[in-house]
Amino acid sequence: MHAAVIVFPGSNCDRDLAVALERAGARVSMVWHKDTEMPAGVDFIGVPGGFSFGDYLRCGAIAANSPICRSVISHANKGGYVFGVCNGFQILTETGLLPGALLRNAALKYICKPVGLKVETADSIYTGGYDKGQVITVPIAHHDGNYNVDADNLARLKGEDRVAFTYTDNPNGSVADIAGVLSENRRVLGMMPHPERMAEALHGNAEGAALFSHVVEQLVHA
Ligand SMILES: NC(=O)CC[C@H](N)C(=O)O
Repeated sequence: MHAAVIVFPGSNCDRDLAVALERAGARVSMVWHKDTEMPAGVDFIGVPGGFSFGDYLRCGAIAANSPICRSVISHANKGGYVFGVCNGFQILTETGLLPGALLRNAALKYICKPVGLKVETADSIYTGGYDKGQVITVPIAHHDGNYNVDADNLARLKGEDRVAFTYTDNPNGSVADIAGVLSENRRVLGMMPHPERMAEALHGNAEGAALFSHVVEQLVHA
């Protein structure tokens, strides 16, 4: 399984995401945002966390217009897998690949701490390594993690079982406690918490690792 991890100026979780994927068994290519094409044979794209372009304009808005994002969008539109973490989630909403927007945290402060995450669906390559209803602990680190979506899209997300994770104790004001959502075809996931930062014993727990190992397992056998 060959994964690409996109690097923007200001990305700071690109190496963490690459290491988590590699430890799960993926081959990883780092791809600079000014590139226009994915390396040949990429079956999975990771859009990492960080502060792309200094979070100017809106978090993710400038990155979403980087040359590489045309290729990310066409990969997704062809049915490819795309995974955005934190700033990556913000970028994916800015590209329109995922509905909604990430607003300033309700308390207007940057929050960096481990949070409880409930797995709302096990029906995706990302969440299939967990049980529906399972609670895992994964850190957040953001100032714009307050997920917002209009009532119609919220009803669709819920009706189509596309809420991947919710917070057990909502830290940022997100509507319906939402921490991560899936695209209509369930192949694009965006989530604010960082599973790549809870993926081995040295991190404190390894509860994020099952996400990466399930992705790799599923794509190797696809
Ligand atoms: N860790 C991150 O990716 C942070 C995302 C973004 N810079 C924010 O603070 O909201």
